Amino acid sequence: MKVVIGAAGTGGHIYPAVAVAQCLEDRSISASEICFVTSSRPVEDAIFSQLPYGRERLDVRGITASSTVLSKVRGVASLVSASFAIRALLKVQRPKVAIVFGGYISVVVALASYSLGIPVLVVETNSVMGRANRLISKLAKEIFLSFEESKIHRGKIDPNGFANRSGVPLRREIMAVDVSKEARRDLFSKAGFEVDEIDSFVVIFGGSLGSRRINDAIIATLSNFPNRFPKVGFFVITGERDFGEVRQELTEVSKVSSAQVVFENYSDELYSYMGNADLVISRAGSNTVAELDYFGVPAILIPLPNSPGDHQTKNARWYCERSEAVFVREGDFSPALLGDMIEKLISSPTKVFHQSFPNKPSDDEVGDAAIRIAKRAIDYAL
Ligand SMILES: CC(=O)N[C@H]1[C@@H](OP(=O)(O)OP(=O)(O)OC[C@H]2O[C@@H](n3ccc(=O)[nH]c3=O)[C@H](O)[C@@H]2O)O[C@H](CO)[C@@H](O)[C@@H]1O
Repeated sequence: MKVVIGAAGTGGHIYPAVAVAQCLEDRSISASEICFVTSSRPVEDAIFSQLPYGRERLDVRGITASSTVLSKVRGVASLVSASFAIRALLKVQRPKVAIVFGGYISVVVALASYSLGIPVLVVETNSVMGRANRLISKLAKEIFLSFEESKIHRGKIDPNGFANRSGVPLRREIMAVDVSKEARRDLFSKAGFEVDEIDSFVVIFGGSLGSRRINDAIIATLSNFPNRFPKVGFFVITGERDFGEVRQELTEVSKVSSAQVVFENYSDELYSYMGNADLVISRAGSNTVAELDYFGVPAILIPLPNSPGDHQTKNARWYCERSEAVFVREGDFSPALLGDMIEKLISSPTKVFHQSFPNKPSDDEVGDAAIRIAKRAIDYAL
């Protein structure tokens, strides 16, 4: 093992780490020399089933301010036991560098690495640094931030930070999405749409875990206004957790609505759908906004209320300031408002078609974030 990567829990932590791992692979580190340390959530299994890297699963429980005393004690005990397990592994494997992307697993990986003298690089993709990364940053050799707004830590920050638009590392497959008319047609047709009857595609998802509130909002909007969107295709990614509960409602909606409604629990190819959408409705996780920014897709963003430091609202503002996107607080939401917003954005005369988006960053600008981090990691690893 040459590089150990701590990234777990949600796609939001794992996908930017994958982007960096891909750049390591392009620069003389093989996939088998890269090991991810993760937890064991179903979304992680779904993501890693497609990836060539080594993976160690740790059983770590989260601790939140609202946890009971007993679950806090259990959480701390699981962190301590995971730290010993990962330290034992790293002692044998002796990676040359550790890269962590936030969350509890990152704390465990960073502490174990630091105690063995392995240099630790910290990557923060959100506009507000998370608690775990704030803690680890004290041990870090270098910290890579993604948004200028998060420049609150002094000293170890990558001096070339913010070289690109968001600085969130994006996977190479995102930059390879085909947005030609034919590709868009094939893509949505494969998803199950009768594409000849559709003028606009709306893609809806609630981050990598899904969002019940967003699922409910779209169900309510389409059932309250069944005839409003006759030429629109709605592609709803429900998230694994809520799929069982909402599939029945979505099936009913698809029968009564003049719109075409297709749904799935998770999509490995979501980035292709985002790139080819006329409108995206989603939460405002950092990767989601960076991907939207890359494609320049209009969006209705509904930030997760109470995200740490309210980072989702800040992520959403960042995107809204440079694009044709709006954000709505979850509490202000109603089916009528959502219906109006969808109608306005899909009928906008400047309805994007990607390349025509005036602020779209170049591939070099976007690719730069992952490359920058990988290059620094290689300086330590070789
Ligand atoms: C509830 C929660 O903890 N949210 C956090 C989590 O969000 P979350 O894990 O939802 O992360 P993001 O919104 O940043 O990214 C979601 C990623 O998953 C991909 N995707 C999603 C659904 C799907 O079916 N297929 C798929 O590939 C998207 O293309 C994107 O790459 O991490 C982000 C990055 O730290 C934070 O900003 C969020 O606040």
